[in-house]
Amino acid sequence: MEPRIHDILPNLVEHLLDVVVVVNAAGKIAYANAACEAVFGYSPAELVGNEMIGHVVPEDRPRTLEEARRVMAGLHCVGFENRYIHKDGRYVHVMWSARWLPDHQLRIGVARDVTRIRHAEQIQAMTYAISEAVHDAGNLAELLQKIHDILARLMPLSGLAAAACGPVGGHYEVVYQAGMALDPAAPQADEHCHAMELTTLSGPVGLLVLRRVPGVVQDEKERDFLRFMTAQLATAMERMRLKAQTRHFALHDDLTGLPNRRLLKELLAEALHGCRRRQQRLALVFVDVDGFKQINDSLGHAAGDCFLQEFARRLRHNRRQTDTVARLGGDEFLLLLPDIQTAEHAHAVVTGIHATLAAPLQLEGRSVAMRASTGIAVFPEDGTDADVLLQHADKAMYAHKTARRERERKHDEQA
Ligand SMILES: Nc1nc2c(ncn2[C@@H]2O[C@H](COP(=O)(O)OP(=O)(O)OP(=O)(O)O)[C@@H](O)[C@H]2O)c(=O)[nH]1
Repeated sequence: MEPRIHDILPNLVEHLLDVVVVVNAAGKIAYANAACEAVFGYSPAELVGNEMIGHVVPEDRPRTLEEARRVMAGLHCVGFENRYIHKDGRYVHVMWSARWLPDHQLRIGVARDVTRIRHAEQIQAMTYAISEAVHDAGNLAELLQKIHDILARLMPLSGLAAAACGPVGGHYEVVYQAGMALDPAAPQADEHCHAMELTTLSGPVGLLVLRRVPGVVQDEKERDFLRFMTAQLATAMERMRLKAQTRHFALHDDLTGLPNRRLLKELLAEALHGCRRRQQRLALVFVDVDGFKQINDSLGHAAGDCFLQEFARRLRHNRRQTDTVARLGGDEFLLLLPDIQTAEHAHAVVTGIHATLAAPLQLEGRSVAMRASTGIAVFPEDGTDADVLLQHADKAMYAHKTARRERERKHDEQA
């Protein structure tokens, strides 16, 4: 006798690859087919009696409850997607077809595991997002912040930290940390921390450590994605480092390491802008070495270089963090003193400079005096734009130098 189709239906349900669950009006699982174990990791016996919502990823719960209400109101749900926490901790994406059976007061749902598809789509989207972030980011901290946001969308993260190789190889400087502290010298002891070395063809450029929410495991696709992401990040870091290095060389003086004329002009323009807005004063002090040519001529160019380096060091001595000491070229230097209260303050700084220079320098076995002529310009009294202020300070310095020469000439005549 031919079996009646109704008799074999239970067998059919148990052989489906798709999940079939029946949930009662209170939201408790009344029935689960065998496929549940393959998809969620829990056997039907483990599921029956549980609240269905308890297995849903917490962020997806509100909209899942909303959808359940709609189904119970009589709407046939097709294509609703949400995520469940698998018994092994990973997230499972499923797509539902669900219906309310009013006569039985039961909700019947059939779900398909779409994790692989969604994961592949997500990873592809993340890959594009990473490439874009690497292309657009202005600086390393900004790039790492973007990477953090992108990664957090892919995997539950509880922290991310990154370090870059310092300018002198061998040590790391922490550039970014959120949710976790990073000690690049110590191995990451925490089992949930995943430390990845960032390397380019020229060697290691940094270290990235991410901390996952405990219990969530990683699959091969994610590992591939992380490998791609770290390679991109390493290249971006190397590119940013080279760019910063090039900018540094272009804006600093080789001999003394001080900002050069170009950087000074940038900083002065910025400082003037701030002073105008806040109605504050600012001073420029032009400093020119006295008799430097004589030092060069008598002791040689190399000794002259040493003199300039020591001169620069003394100018920097005791300066505030906000002050700038720049070398304009040759034996000419300039101090930018933002936020001075009065012109007298600038005069006090100049007195301090002369005192710092007073001690002679031992050079090539000789005691060499360090002397300089100085000229001050104060914003806004002596000028309101950069060029006028620079000219004013230069002229004041020249007047100082001429007066000194005149005094020395008179002194020589009297002797
Ligand atoms: N060693 C060395 N000398 C330099 C450097 N740049 C410029 N000079 C020399 O610095 C000297 C500056 O000459 P002057 O401007 O006449 O300086 P000075 O002898 O101090 O003259 P006054 O300012 O009138 O006292 C020149 O001999 C330049 O060749 C440098 O980087 N290293």
